[in-house]
Amino acid sequence: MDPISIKPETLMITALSEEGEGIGRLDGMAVFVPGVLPGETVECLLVEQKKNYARGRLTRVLTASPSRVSPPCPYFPECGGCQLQHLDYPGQLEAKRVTVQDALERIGGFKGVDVPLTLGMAEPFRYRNNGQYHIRRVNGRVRIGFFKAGTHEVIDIADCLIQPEINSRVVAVVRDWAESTGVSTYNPKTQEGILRHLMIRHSNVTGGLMVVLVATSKTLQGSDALVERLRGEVSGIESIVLNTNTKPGGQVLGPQNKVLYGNERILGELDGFHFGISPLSFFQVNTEQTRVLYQKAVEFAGLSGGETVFDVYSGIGTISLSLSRQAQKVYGIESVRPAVEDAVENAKRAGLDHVEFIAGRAEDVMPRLAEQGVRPDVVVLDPPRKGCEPEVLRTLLDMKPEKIVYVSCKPSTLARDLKVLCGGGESGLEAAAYELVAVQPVDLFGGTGHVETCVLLSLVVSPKSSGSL
Ligand SMILES: C[S@@+](CC[C@H](N)C(=O)[O-])C[C@H]1O[C@@H](n2cnc3c(N)ncnc32)[C@H](O)[C@@H]1O
Repeated sequence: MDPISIKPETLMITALSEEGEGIGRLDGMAVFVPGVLPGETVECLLVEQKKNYARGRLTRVLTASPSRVSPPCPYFPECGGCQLQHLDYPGQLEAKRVTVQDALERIGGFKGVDVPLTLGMAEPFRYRNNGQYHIRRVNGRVRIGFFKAGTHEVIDIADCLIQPEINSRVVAVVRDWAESTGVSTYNPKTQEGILRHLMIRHSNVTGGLMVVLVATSKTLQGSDALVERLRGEVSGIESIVLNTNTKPGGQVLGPQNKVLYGNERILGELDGFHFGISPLSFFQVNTEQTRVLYQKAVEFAGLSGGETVFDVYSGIGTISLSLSRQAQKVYGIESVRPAVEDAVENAKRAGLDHVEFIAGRAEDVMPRLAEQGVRPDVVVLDPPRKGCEPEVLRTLLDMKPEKIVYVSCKPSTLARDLKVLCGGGESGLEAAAYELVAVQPVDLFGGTGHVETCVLLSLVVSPKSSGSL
């Protein structure tokens, strides 16, 4: 973006946004600046001015944070994948803690909430079990990589430090094959071209790889040769799939898979359970830290064996199965039908018959269950970034489970939803039903601004004293 100011502005950076940008203030107005850190004084040029906020581009760091480091990744900050490679790891964990605390205080109205330090990983590199790369031909050369920050321009990436090293081998083979065959690559503007994305997933059970080529076509000319090359040049390939995505827009995967080699699924393990992972399955990208996150969720749920539990937004049933060890009955609720089919299969593989999965949108399924008189003792929520639909929160306030465990990947929507559940605002819903008991941020995305948070809410209005029951 071109600057809209000529004179650099001096800013004191006081916080990080949940997208990992620094926040400073200019005459009271928030200015978001990438590549800067809390505690720093910087100079920046304004590049965008809105009614309530502005964006700046760093021109000079005047006073550097003691936590600033030389970024280990050569693509930083050009690549938009990571936002915090210039911050040491203890600094990242503290910054994420502050982001959660700030959202809970500012948006949720939880003044003075005690948020402990983010639980971090032993080594914040090479942790991803799922890499999704964009493919574009630019000036005749094929680029496979990630978007340049703030754009849809693809940067060719030889090796990404948060992906397993072997991914670079797969990327090199696919790039070389695409160059030599001359296969066209997808142009989002004209919606023409064939090859769109490359996805690489890893099994933590076998150590094997699934390679998914995403194209606009149902067949890929020359794919036999690519399969042969991948199998010959990369060790551990268990599955190669062609996924067809004809829809315009940013969604990586389409609905249709064609297996080119091996199985359509690889195996993942969490908490002693095995999960079949297909190209379309949601599976947290950082397996080791997912263990930490789910352990926290199970600990917060505090089950004793006799409870009915809802796992809302259940994906392929990962949290449901962990909860099932200490519950009488678990209902998983998930809108993506293939994920539900996988979840059913996963429960069957584990020999569990007290776990039931229901396909449908939580905002439709939960009121239906309430009407049928099903009342959970504990509800675990793990929604996508946009948080819960109001109907889900309304139904929870009606059902009044003793505990709600909220697992969130976006602090601002978490804080918004907790405010409704704890009755702190103008929601128009029932007054204070829940209180915030515990919060724990967990880092699943080192080097980036993202953070997961696990929260425990406890019912303060007893179900018997409520007029609605
Ligand atoms: C953050 S993922 C969590 C998945 C699972 N709990 C896990 O940890 O693997 C959110 C899940 O919510 C599902 N989802 C999105 N909108 C939904 C809705 N309205 N009702 C039910 N599920 C939904 C997505 O398909 C996705 O599987």
